[in-house]
Amino acid sequence: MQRLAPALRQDNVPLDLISLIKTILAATKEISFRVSQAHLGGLMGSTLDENIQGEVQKKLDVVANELFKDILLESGFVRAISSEEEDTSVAGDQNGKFVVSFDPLDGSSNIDINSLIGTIFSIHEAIPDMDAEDPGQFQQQGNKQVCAGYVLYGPSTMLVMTTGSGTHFYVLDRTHGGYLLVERNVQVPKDTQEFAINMSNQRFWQEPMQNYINDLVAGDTGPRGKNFNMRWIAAMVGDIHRVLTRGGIFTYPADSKKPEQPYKLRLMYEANPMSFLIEQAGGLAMTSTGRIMDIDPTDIHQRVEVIMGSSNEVEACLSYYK
Ligand SMILES: O=P(O)(O)OC[C@H]1O[C@](O)(COP(=O)(O)O)[C@@H](O)[C@@H]1O
Ligand SMILES: [Mg+2]
Ligand SMILES: [Mg+2]
Repeated sequence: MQRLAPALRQDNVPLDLISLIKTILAATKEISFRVSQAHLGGLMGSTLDENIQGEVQKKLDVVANELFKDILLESGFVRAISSEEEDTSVAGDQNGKFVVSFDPLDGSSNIDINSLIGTIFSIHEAIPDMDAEDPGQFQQQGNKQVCAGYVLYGPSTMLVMTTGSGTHFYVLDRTHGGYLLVERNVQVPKDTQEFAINMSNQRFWQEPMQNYINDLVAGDTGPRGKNFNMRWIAAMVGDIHRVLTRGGIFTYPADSKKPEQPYKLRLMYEANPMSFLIEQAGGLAMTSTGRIMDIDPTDIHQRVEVIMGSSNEVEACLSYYK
C-alpha cells in the first residue's frame, strides 16, 4: 500500500502543501490516541465553558482544538486559522502560504457514548497582500479550497482527503504510524435508497422538505415506488463517510426550531470541506437554492443548509423546491 507523500506527489500536490498536510495529520494521530484513552485520561464529559456557538464545550473539543491550533501556528506554513472552538480567526505566520479552517472534533455529542467522532479540515491559499490578523483571509468560496478532508476516529482511524484530483481513502497503520492509501478515486453511486436526516425536527422543516421526506418514508406505496432506509449517526463525519462508501443522501435542512438560526451546520469547517470531497467523488453538494461551494462567506461561523450525496437523489430532493 502506498504511503501518503508518494500518493500526494502522484496527484502533483505542491511540496509546501504536502508539508502542511503532514503537519495536520500529525495532530490527528495525537487526537486519535487521546480519544482512545479519554476514559483513562480524565477527558470524558464537558467543561464549564461555552464556545461562540453557545454550545457547552466537551473536554475533548478543547484538547483537540489546542493540539490542532498549536501545531499549525508553530508550523510556519499557516497565515491564519479559524476553528469552531475559537471566537475569531487567529493569526499565524505572515509568511505562511495557507489558511486553515477546522472542526477539531465533529460529532461531540457522541463522545460520551463512545460513538463515531472526527476532525474536519479545509485549506485555502492565503490572500497574498492581506494581513494575518485580517478575518478577510477566510472570505473565500469553497470552490477555492486547495485541500479538504476529515479523519474519522472509529474502529480504525481513517483519513478521507482531496486535493482536487479525486477523493481518496487512507487508514492509519498503527504498526508504523503512517496513513496508507487504501482506495483511490472513490465514487458515490448516482442512485440510492438510504437517507440521513434528524427526523425529530420534521415539524420544523419547510414544506418542500416535509413532502420529500414523506415520499421517502412512503416507500413503494408512494410516488417514489421504492423503499428507502434511514440512518443518522449524529456526526457529520460518520454520515458523510457512509455516503462516500456506499451512497446515500445526507441533509440538515433549514428549520424553524430557532427562527433566528434556521441552519445547523457551519459553512467553513463542515459544509465546504465535505462538499469538496463529495463533488470530487461524483456526488452533489447543494443548498435548496444553489451550490454550497459557490457561497460567498461573510462570517467564519456562518451556518448553511446542507443537501449532499448521490447526485440523482439530490436532484430528486431539489425538485421538491421547484
Ligand atoms: O444533534 P443533531 O441535530 O442530530 O445534529 C447532529 C449534527 O451536529 C453535529 O454534531 C455538529 O458538529 P459538532 O459536533 O462539531 O458541533 C454534526 O456533526 C452532526 O451532523
Ligand atoms: Mg461539527
Ligand atoms: Mg465540533
